[in-house]
Parts: sequence; structure tokens; C-alpha cells
Amino acid sequence: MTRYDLALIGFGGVNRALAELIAGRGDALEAELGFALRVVAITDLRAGSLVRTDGDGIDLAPLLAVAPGELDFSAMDGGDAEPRNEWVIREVPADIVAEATFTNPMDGEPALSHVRWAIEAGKHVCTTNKGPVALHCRSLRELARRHGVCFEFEGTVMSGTPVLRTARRMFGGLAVTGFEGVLNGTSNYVLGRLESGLSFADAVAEAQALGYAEADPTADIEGYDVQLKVMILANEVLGAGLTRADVPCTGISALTAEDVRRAAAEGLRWKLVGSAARRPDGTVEARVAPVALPDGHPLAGVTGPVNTVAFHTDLLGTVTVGGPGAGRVETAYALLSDVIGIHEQSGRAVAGAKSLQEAHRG
Ligand SMILES: NC(=O)C1=CN([C@@H]2O[C@H](COP(=O)(O)OP(=O)(O)OC[C@H]3O[C@@H](n4cnc5c(N)ncnc54)[C@H](OP(=O)(O)O)[C@@H]3O)[C@@H](O)[C@H]2O)C=CC1
Ligand SMILES: N[C@@H](CC=O)C(=O)O
Repeated sequence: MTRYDLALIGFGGVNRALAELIAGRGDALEAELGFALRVVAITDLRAGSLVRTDGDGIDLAPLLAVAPGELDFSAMDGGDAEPRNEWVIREVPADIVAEATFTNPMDGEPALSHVRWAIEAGKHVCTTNKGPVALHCRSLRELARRHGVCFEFEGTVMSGTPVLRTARRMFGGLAVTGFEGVLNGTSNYVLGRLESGLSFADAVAEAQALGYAEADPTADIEGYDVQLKVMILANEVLGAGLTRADVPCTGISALTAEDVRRAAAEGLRWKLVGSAARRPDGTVEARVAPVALPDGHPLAGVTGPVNTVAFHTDLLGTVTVGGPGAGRVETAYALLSDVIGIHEQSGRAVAGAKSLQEAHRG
């Protein structure tokens, strides 16, 4: 039976939920997926680092019993008060690094370094962190290719909803000409709560408590989170090569509760829409802006933390993908789907190597 040893970098909502998945249904996953998962290292800004590479690795249940803000690895066997990220990523023997620290829309750090260190150390990486993917995907992919490892990031767009894999695997032979979508769970949740009478501040606080918001919710409200997601989608699906400067961005902070309620009374729904379209000269135009959509519009009915993106294609017309856009468990599932993707690719690599050996022998 194959086993993957995981190092979790950042132990907030998402990686904690991944640990819960592994602790709660590891055996069922093993039976269904054909591989076991063992967590051998965890680092976190506040909790420090914890490394156990013997036996079953880190015993997750006692950690998960401690409230998130109160975890302290320093007194534990294999623990340290410092988050020794570089040492853990480079030196601790793990197969896969799961990166889920905060998204930095300016330069992608510290996650960019975490991803680079892992790849340089010959480890597969999966991340939900939009910074390194939106800003440095091409160079990280090339680095991963050179080191023969996988670089996976399904959770960076629409959380656990498999929009990137759908576009990559299912759109072969189609020309995608553009897309538009509701791509941020927090702002969409906030707009809905404003409509039902809540204040802006209370609606944002709810989204934070529910695990939808970024560590700094300004990114959700001012649209930077969607800007990164539009870059990732456009670069992956349209081959665009967009930078932040190419994606003008307006968030929802200028909208008042009164604006939202008045629009609703007139049959309009304010949505924060991210879009990209191929111009006739082949370049790609993209933007993020709030739009008041008429009730019948396919994106007008997208509520709460749900996200939806409509891809425009030549052969199928519009293809719409929808599902959870935020949430701890939903995003942890994206990491699990990345691990499954790594398993499939490793399987293919092993099968390829075997058939090559067989060809040489034969
Ligand atoms: N939650 C969601 O719905 C989704 C989240 N994402 C992305 O996933 C990532 C994680 O999200 P989430 O778990 O919700 O965020 P959290 O803020 O809950 O967790 C991030 C954790 O990483 C820790 N951390 C920050 N910097 C470092 C560092 N340098 N070294 C070690 N640990 C560090 C934080 O510590 P401290 O709290 O002390 O700062 C925190 O515990 C983010 O990049 C987010 O954008 C993507 C899709 C959906
Ligand atoms: N803060 C983000 C989380 C997922 O990327 C959102 O609200 O959509």
C-alpha cells in the first residue's frame, strides 16, 4: 500500500480541516483511494513546529482537541516554539508539502518561498495560496518540472469545487474565448447579508467566523482576492500571462446597505464579478468590478459563499461550473483532491518507468 507523508505549513482553518479529514476518515480514504496519509510535520506562526517521523507520525486527535488559538507545540515531543518552515520543508522527510499560510497579493511571500523550498527539496507541493500561483505560476511550474515533482493548486480558485481540473481536463479541443464569474465567497455572502438587513461590519464578521474570509478581509472586500483568481483562471484556461497591473480592480466597499436593498427592490442583484475575454488580436482583457445584474441573469442567483463561473467556448457555447467558493472543509477537500492528482501522476510515472524498463528488457 502506498503511503504519503505530509508536512502541513500553516495550521489555520484549512490545514486543520485537512488534519480533521485525515484523522476522521483516513481509513475510509485509504480503502477507497489506495493510499494512506500520515502527517509527519506541522508548522504554524503561533503554535511553532512539530515533527514526528516515527510510527504513525503526529497523533492528530489531541492537537485537534485544542482550540486553534491555544495550540503550542513547544512542550510536545518533537515540538519547537518557532515555526521552522525552511528547515521543516527542506529537511524533514515528507513526500508532499501542503502550503496553507496567508495569501499575500503583493509578492506572494512567504508562501512563494515555501513552495520553492519544497520543490527544490524534491517534494510535491499542493497549495491553496493564491499569491505564488497568480504571481509566479510559470516559473514554479518550470522549477517543478526540472525537479520531477508535482505543483498542484486546485483550491486557489473556487475552493474545493474542481474548476481548474474541469477546465484543464474537460475542455480539450474547445476554444475558450472568455469567462465571467462570482469568485469570492466572502463578498458574495456579505452582499446577501446586507440585503437581509445586516450592517457591513457585522456581515464581514460573520464571514470571518464562518472561515470564508482572508486573514485580512480587505482582500475580499476590495476585490484583490478575485483579481488573483481571475489571473489564475485566465493564465490557466486562456494562456493569458496576466499580471496584477493587467486586471483593473474595484471591490464592494463603496456599496452601501441602502444601495444593495434599493437594487433588490428594483429586481437587481449586486455581484462582484471577475471576468476575462480574448480580444480579436489574441490578447486577453480582464477586470474585477461590482455589477448590478438583473434577476434573470445566471450569476444573479448565486448566493452566500457559493461561486459560479461561466466559460464561453466555441463548440459548447457557455459552460457553467458552480459550487462552494470558500470554507475550511471545502478548501481542505481541494488539498485532498491535489493529493489524489499527485497519486495519479506518480502512478503514471511509475507505470511509465516500468514499461520503459520492460521495453529495455524485452
Ligand atoms: N478559507 C478559505 O475558504 C480558503 C482559503 N484559501 C487560502 O488558503 C490559505 C489558508 O487559509 P485559512 O486556513 O482559511 O487561513 P488562516 O488564516 O485560518 O490560516 C493560516 C495559518 O497560517 C499561519 N501562518 C501565517 N504565516 C505563516 C508562516 N510564515 N509560517 C507558518 N504559519 C503561518 C497563520 O498563523 P496566524 O494566525 O498566527 O497568522 C494561520 O494559522 C490562505 O492562503 C487562503 O487565501 C483558499 C481558498 C479558500
Ligand atoms: N476569502 C476567499 C476564500 C477563498 O479563496 C473567499 O471568500 O472566496
